[in-house]
Amino acid sequence: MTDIKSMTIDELKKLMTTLGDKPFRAKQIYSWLHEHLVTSYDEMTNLSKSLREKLKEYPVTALKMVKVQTSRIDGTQKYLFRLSDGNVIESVLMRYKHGNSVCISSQVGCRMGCRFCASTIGGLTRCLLPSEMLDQIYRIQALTGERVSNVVVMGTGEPLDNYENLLRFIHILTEDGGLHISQRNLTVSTCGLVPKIYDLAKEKLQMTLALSLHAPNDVKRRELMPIANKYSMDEVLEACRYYFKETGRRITFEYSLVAGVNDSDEDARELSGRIRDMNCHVNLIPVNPIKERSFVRSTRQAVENFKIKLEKCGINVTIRREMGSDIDGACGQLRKSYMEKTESEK
Ligand SMILES: C[S@@+](CC[C@H](N)C(=O)[O-])C[C@H]1O[C@@H](n2cnc3c(N)ncnc32)[C@H](O)[C@@H]1O
Ligand code: SF4
Repeated sequence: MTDIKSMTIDELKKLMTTLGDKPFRAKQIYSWLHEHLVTSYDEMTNLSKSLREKLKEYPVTALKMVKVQTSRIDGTQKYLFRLSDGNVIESVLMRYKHGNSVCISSQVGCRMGCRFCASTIGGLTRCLLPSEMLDQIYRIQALTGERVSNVVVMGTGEPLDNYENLLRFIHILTEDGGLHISQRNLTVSTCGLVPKIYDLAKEKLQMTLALSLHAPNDVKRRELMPIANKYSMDEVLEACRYYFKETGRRITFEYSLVAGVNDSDEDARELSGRIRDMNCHVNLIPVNPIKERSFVRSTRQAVENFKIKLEKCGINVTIRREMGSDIDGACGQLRKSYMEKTESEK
């Protein structure tokens, strides 16, 4: 690992030894990068000039902001950032009464192919480094001057398809010496890569796992999410039960409602039957239509009905409050519309 912002303190200590400097410098560098959020060695004023010179061989990841859109309705901000290789990614800042929440991307694109998702239309370009995940939060905090207290890994990409980098990201984000965000204030959303859910459970982290379910049975799930051809719903739900057993953390099920596809009374009844024994919470999200697909969002009435049906079976349900509905709606759309525009200008 030569990416300095992705290094743990222990790795930085080893690097100091390699560079012929004192291991205690590691803590200073770590604090500059992850607490003070500086983007260059010149700002690390308590390091000697010669050490700063040596360190310049290890470039500091610093995303460049390309564009920001601000919602006039609720102050939500969508950021477009450029990575050092020219790729662009999207992150969102949501301002709630209880604090600021940032939704980050974990990959450039996604290879999972969910039918309603704008993030997957161009396929997967590459995984993000831990530093590139962290820097989305760091730059937003630095640009706004406002503290970020919650992080959700729900932007472009499948985080469990970038598993090692995700774990490193979580450790640096939540450990002492950096932003030190509580694991309880972190949510990671997955389309359901079963073996990785078992691996994650064994880490016994205190974060929330959100599972994108979106259907009450395998037939309907396969229509929406190709990953359902690989893992059955029974397998996914069993992995979620295991996650709860190992961590004590209640699972959140994400359920995007598509009119006439997965929003009927029968769908609600079938879903209830499968998850009523679980310690879980269901988040209902009316699907955000994207122009490449013909999916239509469920009516407000259908969403309410679905909620009531689940509640009657004793299931905890919320309807996700829509944030920033006046700015490029669905996840991945800002990035896509930006890329289409730059392509057409070439
Ligand atoms: C973009 S994904 C990223 C995290 C992970 N790959 C996953 O699928 O859970 C985050 C959530 O957004 C949902 N989503 C994607 N496109 C959507 C759309 N057009 N409308 C509503 N929800 C959508 C996904 O199903 C998932 O629950
Ligand atoms: S919903 Fe998640 S897993 Fe599915 S294509 Fe979009 S980003 Fe990938």
